[in-house]
Amino acid sequence: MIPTLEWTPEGVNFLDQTKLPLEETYVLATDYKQVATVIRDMIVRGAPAIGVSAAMGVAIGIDRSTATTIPALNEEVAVICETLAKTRPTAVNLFWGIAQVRDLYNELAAKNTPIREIKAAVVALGQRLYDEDIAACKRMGAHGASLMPKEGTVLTHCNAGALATCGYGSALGVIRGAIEAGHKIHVFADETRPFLQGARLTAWELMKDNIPTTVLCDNMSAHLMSKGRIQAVIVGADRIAANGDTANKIGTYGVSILAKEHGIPFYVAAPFNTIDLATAHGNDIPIEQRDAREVTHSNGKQMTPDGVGIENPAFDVTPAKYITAIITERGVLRAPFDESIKAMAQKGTN
Ligand SMILES: CSC[C@H]1O[C@H](OP(=O)(O)O)[C@H](O)[C@@H]1O
Repeated sequence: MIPTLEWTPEGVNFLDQTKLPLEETYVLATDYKQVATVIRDMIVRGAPAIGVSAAMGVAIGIDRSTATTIPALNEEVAVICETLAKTRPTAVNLFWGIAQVRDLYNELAAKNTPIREIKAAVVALGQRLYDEDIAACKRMGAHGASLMPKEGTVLTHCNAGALATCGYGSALGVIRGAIEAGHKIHVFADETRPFLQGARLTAWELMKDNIPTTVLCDNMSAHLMSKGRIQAVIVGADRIAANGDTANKIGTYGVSILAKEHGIPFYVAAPFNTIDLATAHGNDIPIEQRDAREVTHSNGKQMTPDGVGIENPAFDVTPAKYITAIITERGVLRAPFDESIKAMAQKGTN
């Protein structure tokens, strides 16, 4: 399995996704500040992966603390959580991951649990969340497989694969699940400028799995849809509002409109913790604005004139009306999404 990230006694080891596909190198984060830097710099990226990374960041911060009293540790935990929460604003999974560990810490600290026991418990939780993410992706794959064409081409945008999760993938997990169920699928991977998650990451991980893959420039899918070359679209998500509006990598919204126009099903695959019931509508989702240099430069080479204006929103929001279904580890959600999401939330995990 692709080692997106791994908890080790020395620290959290990350596959450096900024170096792929040409170099497979790793970054070992030995404290919470280094975990925050790894997330901010997109050495690790992808909503579920940064959720578990942030959880491990809180865990390593507590585990490495030299505080000898709960009040002192309380103060440190507040700083740790604040530091990690400032890294990236859109993926709700990041805040979910931080809260999972923070809430366990607060529960144990309130009972004056010995600090060494607290440390062991939060480290164990970080590792459990890692395992649960992989299991969730495999369940998503099982739930979504039948929605994929028996034989055909599926377009994806950005990378919602093993590299965006702790392994197996969300959107690519559904593609893997379909192939394991006997479907014959060819993947069209949008390059996904400016960070090129599709060209660099999706292509790399699918080729490692011998899944037939073709990289497209971001301006090609309309033409290919019009020629009947695409039978389905599947993408990941960074935050799904309570009404089903979905924030995902910039460009996803446009692809959803093209799919609607051509009568092609458009699926979102995401673990249920990507659904943010506290965010009512897509307009309320914060959109990360990233450094202009991601647009002006490629491989360190400037491509635009000095001083030209640059926009670099990292995400956009696909209105629920353009989404055919949302595939989660708990099952498949369909419109009306506000009702189906509420029902799935009330049903819980059993
Ligand atoms: C499995 S969802 C991954 C999701 O996150 C990506 O964003 P980024 O690469 O900036 O972290 C993209 O939106 C993917 O769909």
